[in-house]
Amino acid sequence: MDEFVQTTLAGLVPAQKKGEGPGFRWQWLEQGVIRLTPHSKVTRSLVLSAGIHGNETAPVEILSQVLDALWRGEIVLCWDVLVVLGNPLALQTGKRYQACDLNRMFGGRWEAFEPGTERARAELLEQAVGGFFANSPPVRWHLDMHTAIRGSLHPRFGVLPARNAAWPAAFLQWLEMAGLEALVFHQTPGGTFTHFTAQYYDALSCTMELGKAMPFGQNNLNAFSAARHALEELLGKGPEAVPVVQQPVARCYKVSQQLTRTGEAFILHIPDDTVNFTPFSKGELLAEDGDNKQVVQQETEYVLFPNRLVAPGLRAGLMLAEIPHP
Ligand SMILES: O=C(O)CCC(=O)N[C@@H](CCC(=O)O)C(=O)O
Ligand SMILES: [Zn+2]
Repeated sequence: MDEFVQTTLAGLVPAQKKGEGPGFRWQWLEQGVIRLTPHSKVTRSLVLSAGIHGNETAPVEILSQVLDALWRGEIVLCWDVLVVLGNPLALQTGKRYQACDLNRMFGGRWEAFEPGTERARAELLEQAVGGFFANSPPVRWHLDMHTAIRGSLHPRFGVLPARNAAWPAAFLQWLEMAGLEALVFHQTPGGTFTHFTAQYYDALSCTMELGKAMPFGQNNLNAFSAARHALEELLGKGPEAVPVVQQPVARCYKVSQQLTRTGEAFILHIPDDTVNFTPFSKGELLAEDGDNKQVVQQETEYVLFPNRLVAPGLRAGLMLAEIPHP
């Protein structure tokens, strides 16, 4: 495991806070935040994040492998990169979060939360990203790597924040090259890290769901090799490295409705063993809270991230409608 990830997981501050790698200089900015700037002039900035949820370990291991390859000089970096390990304390304890879900707090939503680990972290990460984008090249990408709690009919997929403009084909093609079999398009803003970078910095952002969440040491990293390979190609060659796909293959969905845990009386009628992208038919009861009932509205809707254990006011699942590839 590379030194930055190791130090972060151990909760240590490195003795050396800046230095030189092969073809780039690096600077440790905060616990879990490091910037890599190529010596040559570049036109692109990338926020590459993992570990926003502390139990999602495979993305941290992938990131570590990519950093190792950079430090060995196997990749000639062509992006200004901010590497972020989102929630170091939660990673140390192997929990999704310590007090509250960090990925619901961005865009200033942290202000409404009680002081605690994640509230402080959301504020710090917003500042770190703001500082980076204020002072880095104008083409902006953000790839935020996660793994899902449940199994999935599409094992690897991307979740893209709401965006007014069309998504550039090169971005979507890179996501497919990274092995994502489905792309889910949010329709309204939210408190995720990718929504934050998209909304405030016009970044091309994606939450990449790369498999099922497992503890450190139990990930079959072969299953993640497409994502790692695509990242290494991207960092060394840029989006131009993506082979042009004549016929995109990813299935595409938009969020049709959100299931929100309204209060203590909220009941989610989706069994705990339901996998992501399971279809439901028009009229089926999904959730209820007293007189307020939520049913499937379209002929078929597909469930994503059902979770009855979220805090009141937060999303307990998304329902999706399939759409043509943009
Ligand atoms: O499997 C689950 O229920 C959650 C996996 C996860 O952490 N997903 C992200 C998606 C963020 C987005 O909507 O872009 C999350 O829930 O924060
Ligand atoms: Zn996650």
